[in-house]
Amino acid sequence: MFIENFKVDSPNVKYTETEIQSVYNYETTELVHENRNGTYQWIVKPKTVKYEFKTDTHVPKLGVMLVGWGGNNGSTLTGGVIANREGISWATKDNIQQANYFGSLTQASATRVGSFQGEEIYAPFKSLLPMVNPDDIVFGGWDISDMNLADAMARARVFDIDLQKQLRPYMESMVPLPGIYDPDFIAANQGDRANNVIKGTKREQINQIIKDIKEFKEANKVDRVVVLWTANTERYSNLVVGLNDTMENLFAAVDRNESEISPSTLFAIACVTENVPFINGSPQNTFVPGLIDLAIKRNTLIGGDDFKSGQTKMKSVLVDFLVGAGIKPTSIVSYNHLGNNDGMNLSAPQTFRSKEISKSNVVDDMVNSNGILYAPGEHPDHVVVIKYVPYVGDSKRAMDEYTSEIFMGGKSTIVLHNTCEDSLLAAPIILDLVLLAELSTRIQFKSEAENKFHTFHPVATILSYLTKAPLVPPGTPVVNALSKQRAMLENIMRACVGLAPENNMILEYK
Ligand SMILES: NC(=O)c1ccc[n+]([C@@H]2O[C@H](COP(=O)([O-])OP(=O)(O)OC[C@H]3O[C@@H](n4cnc5c(N)ncnc54)[C@H](O)[C@@H]3O)[C@@H](O)[C@H]2O)c1
Ligand SMILES: O=P([O-])([O-])O[C@@H]1[C@@H](O)[C@H](O)[C@@H](O)[C@H](O)[C@@H]1O
Repeated sequence: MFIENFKVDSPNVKYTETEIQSVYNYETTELVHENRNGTYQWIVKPKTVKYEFKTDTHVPKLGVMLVGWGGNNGSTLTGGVIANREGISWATKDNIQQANYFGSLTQASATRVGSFQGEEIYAPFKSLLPMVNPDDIVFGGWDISDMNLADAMARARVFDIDLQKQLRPYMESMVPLPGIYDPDFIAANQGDRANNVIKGTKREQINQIIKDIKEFKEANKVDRVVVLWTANTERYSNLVVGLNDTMENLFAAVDRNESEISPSTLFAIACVTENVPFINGSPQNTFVPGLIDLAIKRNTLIGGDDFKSGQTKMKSVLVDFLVGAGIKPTSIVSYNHLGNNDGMNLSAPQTFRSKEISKSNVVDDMVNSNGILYAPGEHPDHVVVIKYVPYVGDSKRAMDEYTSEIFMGGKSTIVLHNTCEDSLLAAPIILDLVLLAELSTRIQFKSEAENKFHTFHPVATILSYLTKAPLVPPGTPVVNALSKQRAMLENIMRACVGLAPENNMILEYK
């Protein structure tokens, strides 16, 4: 059964006018490697740590500023939210289609809240904690192309024509602010669209972005702004001691107008300086060590990298299933072709390399989790291929082949074919990223060993379900298995309302 909402009745949860306060007993383990009776043993010690959470229940009016607003993803998300907000329906060759938020974890997925008279009871994921209603978001942003959002939507060729016609009046007045264009960081084939750029030194460009954010916030009377990069994939920045290894060195490099500072890092500096959350939806290493240093010192949320939307999302499920079942993937080949501007930008070796890295590292945690299947350092063969085929546009064609070793020397080969508009997969992911980033800034917590409440670490691991290459605080584990990432997010939100983690035991019926 599905219910629309619920309230928790527990001595561990208190609903005030402004907060939800919860006390949560975190059940975990502590491992020690001890010499017992002359031999070393791993000893696992269960332990309980008491945490307190408090969530500010005042949902702000949210402004979302997209870098790359006029791109396929930016125009598709903007149009999709307008269509939902206005209740737009449109004729397709098959039916009259209603707007929806399918593909969004926060808007279209559910959470189990228990069972009632032998029936499992579920509620909307978004009912766990107060979140911004996406229909209320004010969109803005930047693009190196000055095309208005209605024409950008047409250029993207993602939405049905009847939908585009209905959206045009809402979007034609939306014009991106000039972006920061540096041809050294993206494919040369992007030069033709770069007619809307901020001139000046890198410091002047940062100052302009800060000014843009302030003016957007004032003009739209929004309480909070979240900035998200959905612009082109850049090449990796070289990590250089003395240039981008610390906050101080990064600032000094900006003032020297150093060429090795990418546009995405400049946007991130501007946002973190202004205490505005910044999320990187592309695979490049925007978050150089100096930027992470800045975000920690400013206690400003940063998250990324690279939306996990399709082929890689499937990979983080399939490999998790195989390895979890004791089956040994030995060869993974991921090929896809697409014909959108992202595909054209990725046709350059240096930008493709950024994507190849983020699409390849996604199995590391699962492989490293099973020492029965894999010897130390052993990995499956793993190849990523992306080709640009203009004719197919945004309709990405992904073909995967997974070969695994099974019982008694057997081989199993799984082949997948997946066709979809890439932007229809990514747009809901972008929505979830900005909504969850905003929500997480309203949560404070402390353990029994701490004296005062604090926010999550500025490097927002909580967003990892939505990214191919989760950015994590230095020295902490990277988890890519999709089920673990979703469970982590859901269980943290459950803890904020005093609910135990969903353990799927259903002992009541055993
Ligand atoms: N399924 C997906 O679509 C998906 C999944 C994961 C990651 N991504 C990443 O999302 C990003 C956007 O994808 P897309 O399909 O919308 O691409 P797109 O090329 O259609 O859009 C990118 C936009 O960014 C603009 N731009 C480029 N550099 C800029 C800059 N420095 N400042 C401001 N604007 C700039 C371009 O003019 C373009 O309009 C890409 O990096 C892509 O790799 C997409
Ligand atoms: O999310 P996913 O399907 O694994 O990966 C996608 C790639 O297959 C595609 O070629 C690229 O253009 C998109 O930006 C996205 O990164």
